[in-house]
Amino acid sequence: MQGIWTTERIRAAEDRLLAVTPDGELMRRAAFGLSVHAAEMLAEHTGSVSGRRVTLLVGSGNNGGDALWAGAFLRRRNVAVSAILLKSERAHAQGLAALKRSGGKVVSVEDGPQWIGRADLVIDGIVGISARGPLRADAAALWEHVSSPVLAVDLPSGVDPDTGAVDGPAVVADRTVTFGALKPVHALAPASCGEVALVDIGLRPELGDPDLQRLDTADVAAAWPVPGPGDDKYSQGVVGVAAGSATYPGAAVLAAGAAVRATSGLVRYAGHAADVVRGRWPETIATGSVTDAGRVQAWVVGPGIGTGHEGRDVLRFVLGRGVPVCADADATTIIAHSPDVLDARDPDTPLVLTPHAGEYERLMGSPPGADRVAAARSAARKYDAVVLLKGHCTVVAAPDGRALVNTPQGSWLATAGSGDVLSGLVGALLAAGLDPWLAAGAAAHVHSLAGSMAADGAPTSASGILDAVPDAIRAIRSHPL
Ligand SMILES: NC(=O)C1=CN([C@@H]2O[C@H](COP(=O)(O)OP(=O)(O)OC[C@H]3O[C@@H](n4cnc5c(N)ncnc54)[C@H](O)[C@@H]3O)[C@@H](O)[C@H]2O)[C@H](O)CC1
Ligand SMILES: [K+]
Repeated sequence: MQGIWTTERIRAAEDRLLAVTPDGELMRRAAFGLSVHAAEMLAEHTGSVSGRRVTLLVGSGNNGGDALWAGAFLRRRNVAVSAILLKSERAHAQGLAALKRSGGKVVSVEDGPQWIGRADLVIDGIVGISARGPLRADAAALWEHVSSPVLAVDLPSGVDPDTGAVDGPAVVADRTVTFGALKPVHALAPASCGEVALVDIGLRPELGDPDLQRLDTADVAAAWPVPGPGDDKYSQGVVGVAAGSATYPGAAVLAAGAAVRATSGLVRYAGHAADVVRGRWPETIATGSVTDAGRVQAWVVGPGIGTGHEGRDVLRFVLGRGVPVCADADATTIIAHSPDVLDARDPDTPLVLTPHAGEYERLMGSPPGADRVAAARSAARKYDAVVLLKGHCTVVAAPDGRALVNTPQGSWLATAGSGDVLSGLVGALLAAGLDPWLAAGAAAHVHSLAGSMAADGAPTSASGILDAVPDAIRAIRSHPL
């Protein structure tokens, strides 16, 4: 797993490291790594490095210092470097001196637009982990002239470093080079960061346990259940799917299908769409009601069951079975409106809730807000459940405080029925015995990869995502560990 630390933790660790490192050494390490990426981008986008033009947008703190020192290093490769100082009187003195010594130019903010216009690469050294809010007016005015590739120093300026929220003018980078450790913005704002590269400046020993995690492919590959010689259809875990209705069988077909495709375990379907599900997935054991569905190791409940009495009875029954439950869609709404259904749940049995923002608001009485990690953690505590908060980036929080972020590949999942597929994947992994927090994270990871594979650059559908699940699992399992 990739550790992610908040800016407060990063700053504390940097202070500890600065205390035992020669003055300026950390910054030069960061800046040298930054200059290597800048040269790589110049070569990538223009075919050469020497003679190319780089413009630095320089803020008043150490983020600007990184950019100035990187400019000095680029000068050694005969790159023409010009620096626009947003607050010339507060620019990082040593960095500015280093740039001038190397032959770099300092240009006025007024002349900035023309130096930006002719740049082969713009380096965003406006603000880093001290950022508060969107770009200020002077920086925003310059940003409007940028049309070249952009390299962000530490993080794209104007994006909240700890939540990834963008609520005003902000840099959109092709690549972000960060130092020491990932910050939440790098997982929560992929569209703003572009490709994220991490430069080691020796910070890791000072950091301690991360505040957040991001599953990497190796984690998902290791977690995903695969049958062994001693397995049979039961040993992989039997998952029950209580979804859909005679009027709306689609959710049942999608959720049951996802469970069928996720693992080799047996899938039992229970509900009024039994004939349709059986017809589409003959390998399932489909019955008309949860009460005669037989034994399972986990339940998926909610998609298309309706929020009336019958839906409530189905949910109450499932919650009372003493096995992990993934409650999605209508089940989330029922829990929000009739929390007494949770009385049926044995407190020790894991519950996974998978709300989108609207369902979250029903559960919690207010929308998730800018800090979606804090929001997911708050719901996890309130319901003593793993909460998978859907969004462009999915956040999964556990009642014990663990939280992970799944950085999606595109926005292809925003299509009807996509959530039904996700809930089937979660249920299958719960039935296989995975830790519920890991099961939700791994399911979100595969769901997101299946979405981008199914889309392959064009809009897709829940059925397309479902069909791509096996290829997504193959891709993850074939990834070099
Ligand atoms: N500590 C080190 O030696 C290392 C630091 N690194 C780099 O340092 C920055 C953090 O630098 P800091 O001096 O704390 O502040 P910033 O440069 O992030 O901010 C400067 C300044 O910007 C103003 N500001 C705040 N919000 C905005 C905004 N939205 N728009 C414009 N300007 C804004 C405010 O006045 C701030 O004080 C860190 O990110 C690294 O790049 C290296 O990591 C290596 C070692
Ligand atoms: K920046």
